[in-house]
Amino acid sequence: MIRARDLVVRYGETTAVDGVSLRIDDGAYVAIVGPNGSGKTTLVRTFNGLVAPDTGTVLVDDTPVEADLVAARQAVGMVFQEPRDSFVAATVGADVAFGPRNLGLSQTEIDRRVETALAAVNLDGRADERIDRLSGGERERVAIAGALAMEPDHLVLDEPLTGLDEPARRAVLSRLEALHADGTSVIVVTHDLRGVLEAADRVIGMTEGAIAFETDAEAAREELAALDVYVPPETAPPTRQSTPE
Ligand SMILES: Nc1ncnc2c1ncn2[C@@H]1O[C@H](COP(=O)(O)OP(=O)(O)OP(=O)(O)O)[C@@H](O)[C@H]1O
Repeated sequence: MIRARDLVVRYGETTAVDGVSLRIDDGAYVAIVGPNGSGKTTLVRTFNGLVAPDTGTVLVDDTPVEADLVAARQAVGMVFQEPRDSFVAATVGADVAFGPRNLGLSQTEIDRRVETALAAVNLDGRADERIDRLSGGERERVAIAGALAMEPDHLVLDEPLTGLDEPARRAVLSRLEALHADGTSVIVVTHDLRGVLEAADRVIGMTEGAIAFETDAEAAREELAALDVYVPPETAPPTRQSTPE
């Protein structure tokens, strides 16, 4: 469980997060939405200590993040806005292995984790491929696999759908739904709510660093319109069977 209490984060004169308290239960699927600059990225980066709050605390499984950064980073996996910038190796397998290797795990355990993580994003057997030859959607899925190889309880994705074409977007969403179904909690920061509203069990709307609303996805439609966030028409959620991979 992730719990934030009275979080404030400032960058100089700018207050990016202004008194946020929230709770994200294990196994949740939460969408965080809001206008540009409303503090979404800053907020989620406090969940594993990438950003330290000026005041307030974040607890991951009842331990303050700053008290055990290593534990927080293992429990809360983070997939960044531009995965292209976060790859550390040339090939898929080497990149996904990087995190587990840094944990000092045995080669057998690293291999197991890489294999499991690639399978979870439908990239089985692609470990030797070069990342720069992959499509945008495949690269996003490698980034997700990299986070999964740390076996996190929570997976935070910051704008995972930006720049993806329709089949790639549906493939990523489908993978997230499968992970959620397997018990990982999924926290998605996104402007693109197509397919997300249908899947999320909770939507948190932010404006000016604060939580403007927190509701289930159905009630979120009205709130989102008031926030001037584009609300897609209701569609059937992507399914594992019908989604192109
Ligand atoms: N490293 C930084 N240094 C200074 N100001 C920052 C920094 N990061 C964010 N900010 C400012 O903090 C505020 C919140 O930014 P943040 O990126 O958290 O919002 P966001 O809702 O994720 O925005 P976007 O949707 O554009 O990514 C903005 O005013 C932003 O300009």
